[in-house]
Amino acid sequence: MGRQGVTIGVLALQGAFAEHINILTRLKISHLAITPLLVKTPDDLQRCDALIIPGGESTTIALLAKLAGLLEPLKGFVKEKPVWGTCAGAILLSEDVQGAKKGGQDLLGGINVSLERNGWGSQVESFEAPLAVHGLRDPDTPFNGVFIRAPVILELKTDPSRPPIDILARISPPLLPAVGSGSVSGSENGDLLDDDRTVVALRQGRLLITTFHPELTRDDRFHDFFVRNCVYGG
Ligand SMILES: NC(=O)CC[C@H](N)C(=O)O
Repeated sequence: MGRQGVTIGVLALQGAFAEHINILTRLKISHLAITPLLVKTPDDLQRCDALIIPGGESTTIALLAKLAGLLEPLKGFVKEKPVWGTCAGAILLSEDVQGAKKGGQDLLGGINVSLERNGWGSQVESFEAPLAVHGLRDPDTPFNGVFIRAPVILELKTDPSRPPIDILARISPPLLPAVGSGSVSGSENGDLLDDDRTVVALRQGRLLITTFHPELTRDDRFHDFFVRNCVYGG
């Protein structure tokens, strides 16, 4: 990575990788040349300064990564370089997943959260919500969050050996689903402003997760945020 140029890979095994490439291709950050790269092999990954893991199906992405010999290189990459996971990508970057399929699922880890897959419900319960996002360009304009079988962040965990977690966006409490059995239902959510389950975007050092899909909008502000803050450190 030079001061003038950066190669940003998009893991291209399954899911919405083309949409991320499209936004990266038209992203303009003054004096910075951004080279987007589709990542399908360990050699591709080696050429990257940073990586985006798209939405899709986390179990399928992990399985294909294993078959491509990418699982271990990806785990190493996450420990050293900037990585952003959207939706399924966020699941892969988390340390713990509830509702994983029997026998568990392979994760890359890196972000100290526990989350629940499909915590907002099924495909037909997909929704969009305007989000106030801390740190984006043009902060008074809400970001349209597109949630498709999205995970719910259940708990942020503190780990003194890791960078602190910076919460970038929360969803309005009335939208919170009832997560798991016996948990709080939508109508009781009025007091949950500080509930970890309202968090839908966060940064931990060089790592970023969004439980929704910025790549499915025409808004490039999250890609801009990732490059400026996680890749170039602010
Ligand atoms: N839109 C998405 O990326 C959905 C994620 C999917 N529910 C998973 O578990 O991987």
